[in-house]
Amino acid sequence: MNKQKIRTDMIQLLKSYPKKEKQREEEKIMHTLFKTKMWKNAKTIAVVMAQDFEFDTNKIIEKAWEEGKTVALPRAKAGGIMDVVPYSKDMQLERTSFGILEPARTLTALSKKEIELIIVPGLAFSTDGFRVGFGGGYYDRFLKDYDGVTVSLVLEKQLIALPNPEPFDVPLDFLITADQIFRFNR
Ligand SMILES: Nc1nc2c(c(=O)[nH]1)N(C=O)[C@@H](CNc1ccc(C(=O)N[C@@H](CCC(=O)O)C(=O)O)cc1)CN2
Ligand SMILES: Nc1ncnc2c1ncn2[C@@H]1O[C@H](COP(=O)(O)OP(=O)(O)OP(=O)(O)O)[C@@H](O)[C@H]1O
Repeated sequence: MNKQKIRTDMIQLLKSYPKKEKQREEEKIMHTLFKTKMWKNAKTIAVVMAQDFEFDTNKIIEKAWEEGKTVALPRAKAGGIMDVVPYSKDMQLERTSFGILEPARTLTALSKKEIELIIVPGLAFSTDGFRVGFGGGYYDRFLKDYDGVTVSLVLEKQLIALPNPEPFDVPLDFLITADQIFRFNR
């Protein structure tokens, strides 16, 4: 299956995922995440504000704040480039034309070096740590020279066989599903 077909099929599938089942898996995955060293050690984490059908990150953000971590959200820019901006409780986010909530353009971004853990979004994932996202190439570009840890939170149905990775695809360090953690040693 080509990537475009994977994207449209997976968006469909996620939109029809039973809410209860999605929440049940998300709870288990978050429970696992919060027990990991990567989570405990990270003082600054990057995560997205999810669209309805994506992994609901609200509890992750709340938990990070509770634990005194800095939460950073991506801001997509022209040319498939993004940066990440610290996000605090009282901050007003802006909805992009793509429908995602992002920090305002006027705010100052963090340096990549300051982010210790990135929770990487995606539509489909493979058991060797590759992913397919919305096709903007934002994360591939961002992760190319990123030295911290990356993890994706994956619902059972999102774990599928993917076409061979392309040269620009950056694999993840970890995947967490409702019943296991995949660690990729590279
Ligand atoms: N919640 C969430 N936020 C996220 C991401 C994500 O996957 N989920 N991203 C993950 O990367 C970045 C934004 N990704 C985007 C990907 C595509 C387009 C976009 O405009 N797509 C066009 C078609 C582009 C094309 O065909 O090349 C469109 O659909 O209209 C926008 C943002 C950062 N924020
Ligand atoms: N490091 C890079 N340098 C230049 N172009 C890149 C790079 N990484 C990705 N691209 C371009 O971005 C496009 C989208 O990449 P890809 O299909 O892997 O996106 P994706 O991982 O699904 O999306 P996202 O990262 O936004 O979730 C590709 O056509 C590719 O040419």
